Amino acid sequence: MTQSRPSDTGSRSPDAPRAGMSRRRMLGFSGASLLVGAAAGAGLDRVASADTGGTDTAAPVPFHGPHQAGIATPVQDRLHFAAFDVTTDDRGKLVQMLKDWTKAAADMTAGRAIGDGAIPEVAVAPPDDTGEALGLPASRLTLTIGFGPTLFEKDGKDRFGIKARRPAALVDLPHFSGENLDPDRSGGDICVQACADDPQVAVHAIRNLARIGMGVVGVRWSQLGFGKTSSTTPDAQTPRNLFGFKDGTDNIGANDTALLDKHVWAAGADGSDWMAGGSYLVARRIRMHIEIWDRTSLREQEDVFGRSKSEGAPVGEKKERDKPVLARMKPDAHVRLAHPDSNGGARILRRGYSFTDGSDGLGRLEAGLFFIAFQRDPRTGFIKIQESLASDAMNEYVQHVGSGIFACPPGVKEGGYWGETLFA
Ligand SMILES: C=CC1=C(C)c2cc3[nH]c(cc4nc(cc5[nH]c(cc1n2)c(C)c5CCC(=O)O)C(CCC(=O)O)=C4C)c(C)c3C=C
Ligand SMILES: [Fe+2]
Repeated sequence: MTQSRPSDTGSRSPDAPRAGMSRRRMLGFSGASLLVGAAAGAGLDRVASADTGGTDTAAPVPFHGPHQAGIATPVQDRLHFAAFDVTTDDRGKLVQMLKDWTKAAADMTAGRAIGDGAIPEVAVAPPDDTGEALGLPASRLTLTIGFGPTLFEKDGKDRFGIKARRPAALVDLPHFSGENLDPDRSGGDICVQACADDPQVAVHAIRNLARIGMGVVGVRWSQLGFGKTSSTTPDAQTPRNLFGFKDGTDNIGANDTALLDKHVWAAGADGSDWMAGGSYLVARRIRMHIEIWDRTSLREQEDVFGRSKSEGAPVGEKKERDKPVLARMKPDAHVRLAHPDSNGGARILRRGYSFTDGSDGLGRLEAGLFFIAFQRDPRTGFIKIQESLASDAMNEYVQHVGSGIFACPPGVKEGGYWGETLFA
C-alpha cells in the first residue's frame, strides 16, 4: 500500500501531513496519484473484497447510527479484539475516557488521524495519534464496544454505581463440558472489537484506544484474527475456516431486519432500557487440533459437519443453500446440533475469525477459531446452542480455551458517547 509517510528523523518533513489532516485527505493530496498509477498497472482497481458485494468502493463504515457498526455490517477481513480491565474506581474518569474513546473512534473509522494528528505543529508532547495508519484508507474499520459483567460488580463491589443496571441477559457464562479456559484469556470489564480490511488499521485502533485509556484501563488480553469465518452478506462467497469447510452459510444476513430484530437487537421490553438497539457479544477462543484433523478421512470430516467439503451442501443435497434435512445427518453432526430446529428456534449472528499464534512448543499449530456471536439474549442464544454441542462430533478436534461475554450498547448519536445510555 502506497503511504505518504513523514521522515523517520522525528522532525517534520516538508511533505508531512498537516496537523489533524485525515488519512483520506492525505491520500487525496499526496498518495492518490501514486495509487492510481500502481493500481492501473497491476489492475488493482478491479479487485473487490468478497464481502463488499462485488464493488470495489470500500467506503468508510458510518460510526454513528441506531446500532453500533461491526455487528450487522459486512464482515471485514481482519480482527483485533481486546478485553480491558478498568484500573480506577473513579466513575468520572471512566466516563471521560469513554467520551475520549468515542471521539477517537469516530476519527479512526472515518479514516482520519486522531485529534491533532500524528505530526502536530507543537512537538513538545506526544502526538494524539501514533501514526502507523497514516496514508492508509479507513479500510472499513469498525469499532464495537461492550461492557462485561465485572464492570457492573466486581468482588461484590459496585465500583461505578451501575450494579442495578446490569441486564439480566448479561449472565456469567456457565461451565461447558470439555472447555479448559485460561483466565488470562477470559473475561474483562470492557471489550473493543476492531474489524478492518487492513490488519495495520485494526491494530492501530486498539493500540490508540489503549494509549488514550492509560491510567483508566489496561489491556487484559487481546486476539488477532484473519480469514473471517462468517459473512453477513449471503450473496458473497462463503469463507472457509481452518478445517477447510465453508463457514457462515446459514448466518443471519445484514439486510434481514426481521431476523435481526428477533434474534440480535435487544429491545427495551427485554428489561434494560439502556440496551435497546444493542446486542450481547459472546467471544470464545477455540483451539483447533489441526494436525489430528489433517489425519482424518474426508468422509469423517464431512460427517462431523453434516455438509460436504467441496460445495458446503447439506448431506444428500447438491448446493450450499439447499435446505438441510437434519435427519439425514449423523446424530452428532455439528450442523444438526447447532441448527435452530434442534434448539427451540435459537439463532445467533456469527462473526468469527481464524487465528494462528505460531506454534505451541510441541510442534503443533497454536491455531483455531476466535468465535464471536451477537444475540439478543445469550441465555436463549449461545448458551442454548453450546449446551447442545456437548455431544458434537467436532469436540474431538476442538477445545474452548478462552471466553468473554459483553453487553454492547446501542449505537452512538452525533455528539453522544459510547455507553451514554448506561452512564447518563
Ligand atoms: C455455540 C455456537 C457455535 C460454536 C461454538 C461453533 C463452533 C464452530 N463452528 C465451526 C464450523 C461450522 N459451523 C457451522 C454452522 C453453525 N455453527 C453454529 C454455532 C456454533 N459453531 C451454528 C448456529 C451454525 C449454523 C447451523 C445451521 O443453521 O445450519 C458450519 C456449517 C456452515 C454454516 O452454516 O456456517 C461450519 C463449517 C467450527 C470450525 C467451530 C469451532 C472451531
Ligand atoms: Fe459452527
